[in-house]
Amino acid sequence: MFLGIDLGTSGVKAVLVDGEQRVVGQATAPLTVHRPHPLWSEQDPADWWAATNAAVTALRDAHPAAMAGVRGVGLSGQMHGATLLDGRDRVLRPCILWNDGRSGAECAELEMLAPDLRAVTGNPAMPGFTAPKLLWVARHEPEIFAATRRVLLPKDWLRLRMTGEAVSEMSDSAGTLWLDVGRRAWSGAMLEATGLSEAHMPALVEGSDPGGTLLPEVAAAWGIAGRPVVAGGGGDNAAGAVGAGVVAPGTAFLSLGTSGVLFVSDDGFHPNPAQGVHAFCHALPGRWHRMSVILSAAASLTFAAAVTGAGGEAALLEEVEREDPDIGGLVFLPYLSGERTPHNDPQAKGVWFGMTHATTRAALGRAVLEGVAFALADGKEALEEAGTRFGTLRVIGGGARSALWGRILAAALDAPLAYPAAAEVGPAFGAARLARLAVTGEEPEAVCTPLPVSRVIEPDPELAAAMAHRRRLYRGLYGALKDSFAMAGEGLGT
Ligand SMILES: Nc1ncnc2c1ncn2[C@@H]1O[C@H](COP(=O)(O)OP(=O)(O)O)[C@@H](O)[C@H]1O
Ligand SMILES: O=C(CO)[C@@H](O)[C@H](O)COP(=O)(O)O
Repeated sequence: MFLGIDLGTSGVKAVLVDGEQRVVGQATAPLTVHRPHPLWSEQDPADWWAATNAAVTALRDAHPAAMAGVRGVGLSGQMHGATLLDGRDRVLRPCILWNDGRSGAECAELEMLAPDLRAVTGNPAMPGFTAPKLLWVARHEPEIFAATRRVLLPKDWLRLRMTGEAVSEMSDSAGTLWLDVGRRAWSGAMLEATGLSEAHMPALVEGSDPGGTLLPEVAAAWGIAGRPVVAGGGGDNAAGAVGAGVVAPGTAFLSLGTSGVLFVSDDGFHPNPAQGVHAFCHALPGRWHRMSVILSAAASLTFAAAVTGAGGEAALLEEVEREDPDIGGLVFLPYLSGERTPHNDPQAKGVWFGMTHATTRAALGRAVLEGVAFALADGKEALEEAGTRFGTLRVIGGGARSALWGRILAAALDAPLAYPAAAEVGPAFGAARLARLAVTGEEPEAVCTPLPVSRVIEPDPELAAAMAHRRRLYRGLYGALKDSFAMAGEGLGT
């Protein structure tokens, strides 16, 4: 039996997987994001630990015998977050998350301080990544920077709580801008550019290697009989890929979580940082991947459901489907947390454009579904311009629950969407697979097979034609509003 834990942005998911790769049980516990200032996005690591315990003990209570037999634990998590610890491993400030946009100025500075940044890390400096956050802390909270002895990614902080070991793995570490991504080792030059050294970094393992052993008191609290191995695991996208069986070169998935990701596996390190395409290590040895990332995918749906008083995401989706509104020239820009691919602009803002007296809540909701699809289509173009090709996309994440959204996405992306049977447990399931590999030493290809597909949505050319006018409007709006976005930021003192 293997336990996978995914520290998502909206909640912690825990899943128990048996030796036949069947999901025996799953549980989730919610998390909230704190935004105390414009552009800021933070969570308290203590809340991660409470949510992890809530999800795992719920699984323990529902499946005590299976839990007792857990042989390996795998970790997956939201990427890029900066968790700062002092010399006694105490948390110094709330974690600065992947969708925090405060470090725009520090990104420009970092590109100057480290001219080889793009060649070494395979990526441009973006505010979501970890290194510019540390420069921001050095400039704005110097006493916290001076006290910092260790920097951990979110899931690696959970590992420290679970094993007492400071360990990370390649896929998540690739998103720090401190890793030499081609060599799969820390870059002394990149660390130095942010005033850090390798002493601040955890030890590195591959995602499918052992990365520690569960502490006896944690195993006891979780109802686990032995002391299972904790695998390296992966950033949530790489772990999601392992879960969905996206490991062979050219295979791809679409993740509809808080963020939205198009992820394509690669057998080599092929960086092309133009237009915000990310090139990172995969969670399996000797593999890499490219991805485009938008910062507010299902987060835009959550936002729209809340501000329109729809009564939740499912209720809004049902209303859009029932009313099937003709939305004319109504367009939504999903830049609620700024944007990465292709604009790399933390100052970009969310916009509903083209409202009239005829605009209804269902129309606003429909525009959100389309706007997120258009943003992902921009990401697909950026990937294609970087030379990345893919066919069918497997779909994972909370947004995979909506077939209506799937039809819109397939049309906008002009790609078939295949829904794995266990789409919603993607990264947690992948983490459980990595735990299995760490325990058994099996070949990754034997374990990381594609899950059975429950349905395929083909692109509908009529729907694409019906959206073509709004897609053109969408493409023009960012350029037209770019300067105004920056001015709006100045007005907010950011
Ligand atoms: N019925 C639904 N249909 C589509 N999306 C949904 C539905 N219910 C919730 N969601 C979306 O699922 C998202 C959470 O997905 P998840 O993959 O768990 O995200 P994360 O890993 O970022 O925590 C929420 O942002 C929410 O908008
Ligand atoms: O920043 C990225 C990838 O670069 C995000 O994909 C985060 O890893 C958060 O993922 P979700 O919570 O949306 O799954």
